[in-house]
Amino acid sequence: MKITRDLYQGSLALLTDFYQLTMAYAYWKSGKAEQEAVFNLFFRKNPFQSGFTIAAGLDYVIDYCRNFKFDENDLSYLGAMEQADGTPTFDPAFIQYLRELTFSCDIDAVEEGSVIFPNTPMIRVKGPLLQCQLLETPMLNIINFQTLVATKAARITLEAKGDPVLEFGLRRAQGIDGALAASRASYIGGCSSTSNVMAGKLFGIPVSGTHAHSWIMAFESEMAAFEAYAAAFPDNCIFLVDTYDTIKGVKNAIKVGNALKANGKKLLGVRIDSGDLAYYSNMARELLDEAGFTDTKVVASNDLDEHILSSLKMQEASIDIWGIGTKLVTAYDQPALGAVYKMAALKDENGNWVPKVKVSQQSIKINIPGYHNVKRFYKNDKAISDMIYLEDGKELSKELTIIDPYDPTKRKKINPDSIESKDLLVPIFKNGQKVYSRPKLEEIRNRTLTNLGRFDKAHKRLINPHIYPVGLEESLYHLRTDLVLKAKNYS
Ligand SMILES: Nc1ncnc2c1ncn2[C@@H]1O[C@H](COP(=O)(O)OP(=O)(O)OP(=O)(O)O)[C@@H](O)[C@H]1O
Ligand SMILES: O=P(O)(O)OC[C@H]1O[C@H](OP(=O)(O)OP(=O)(O)O)[C@H](O)[C@@H]1O
Ligand SMILES: O=C(O)c1cccnc1
Repeated sequence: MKITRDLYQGSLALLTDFYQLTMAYAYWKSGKAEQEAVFNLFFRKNPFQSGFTIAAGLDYVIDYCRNFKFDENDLSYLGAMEQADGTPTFDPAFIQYLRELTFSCDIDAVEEGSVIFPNTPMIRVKGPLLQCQLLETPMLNIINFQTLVATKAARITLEAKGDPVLEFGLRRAQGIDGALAASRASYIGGCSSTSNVMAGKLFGIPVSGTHAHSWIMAFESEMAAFEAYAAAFPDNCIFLVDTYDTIKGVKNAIKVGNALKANGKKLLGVRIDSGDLAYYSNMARELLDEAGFTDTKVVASNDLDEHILSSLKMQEASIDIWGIGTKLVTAYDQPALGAVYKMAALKDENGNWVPKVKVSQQSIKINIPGYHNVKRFYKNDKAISDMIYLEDGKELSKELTIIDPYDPTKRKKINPDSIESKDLLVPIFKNGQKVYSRPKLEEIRNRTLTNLGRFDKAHKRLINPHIYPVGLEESLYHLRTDLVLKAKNYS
């Protein structure tokens, strides 16, 4: 698809924090550039006080890795960088090393549209330390935002209970790529369409829309505006009825609807964009039904989010279609997911993996060490628990104990042979070669819907969702505890 490439001509290798390059240089200088490492990308808390998160952005990461190359332009920029004393920041031999660098990592990742939870690896990167390091910033940039917006969209579409949700965010989104990525992630999260035509073209998302107040204001009267629109788009009439007076607007729409009917056409809908949406949607429904327009839909917009949508459903508002922009694409109530990328293991000179932990004053910030994967267990077709475990070639015990990483008294015993389970990380790159065949966006969107369907509704409610259990397999729990104690000089 090469979307990032199409948008930003040339290499994206410099789309990174400067410290990644200074570390890369210092790794190279100290002979550690090629030392094998494992890093994991994960987040620590579900966003929006949600009970779940929806993975998104992997497709962009694949593009990034496939195009991972410093081009001559990048290299001359880096080569010309100087330190305070006027000496070159980077040795020309290092610039040559970057010139010859080819991506050679193994990447395993959770597929887009998967339901995921805090602390579990979303992306696992294994490869030369220097390359693993350089991937940190761009991968976080991509995954943090798209995952956030896909989760917001999933929360909104769950509350819409099957009603179409039209994404209207372009004008309020964070810049050009923010808008495009948000449209893509919104579709993954369950939106039905986007108003962003370029997102439609690039990603194949259905494009839809109504018209603005300016259309009405451009005519002598609202009636004249509706009639002119009907003449231009007899098969796509959704009239915005609140420019002057919503009730009169609905009545005018009905009049033009009757003319459409007489020509064998249909009034598809009316849109209400202000005022009490419960009151006006119910009034509109009544008027439309009385006039025989029982199929005509009521579309609502105006600073909606999952909470207002849920409230409007509770108020029995007669809204069939929801237009949502600002609060969706800007992830309004939580503008960052906070996903991080941490080293989990490093190979020593004898070829043995050495697990690594980062110890912090805050226990939530202590990472999970070792080369690990995450397994999801299902009972009666519902997901019951996720287990992070060491993928060290050893067979898993028949009597697994899963331990909560922050409260070891919370445990679950599982016999993996007696219930359905699935590893969430799937191979994406092997030795730098892509081994994953990318699903179509439609397939990813369906995955979100089916994945969410396999979780109890207690995890999906807006208020105080039930916490889904995610724990460490016993031996990984002990490894982590021992490493933390050692790092704190207790053993
Ligand atoms: N019945 C309702 N219950 C809950 N929230 C509602 C209801 N109707 C509208 N809202 C929401 O209330 C917020 C503000 O609505 P308000 O009626 O003040 O907007 P408005 O008519 O556009 O007013 P203005 O733009 O002049 O401030 C919007 O986010 C809207 O979606
Ligand atoms: O409210 P959102 O969820 O962001 O949805 C998109 C908004 O964009 C349009 O408004 P417009 O830019 O015309 O401004 P106005 O309707 O607020 O005046 C539209 O009428 C929606 O209200
Ligand atoms: O098509 C619409 O109705 C639309 C598009 C963008 C923003 N607000 C509304």
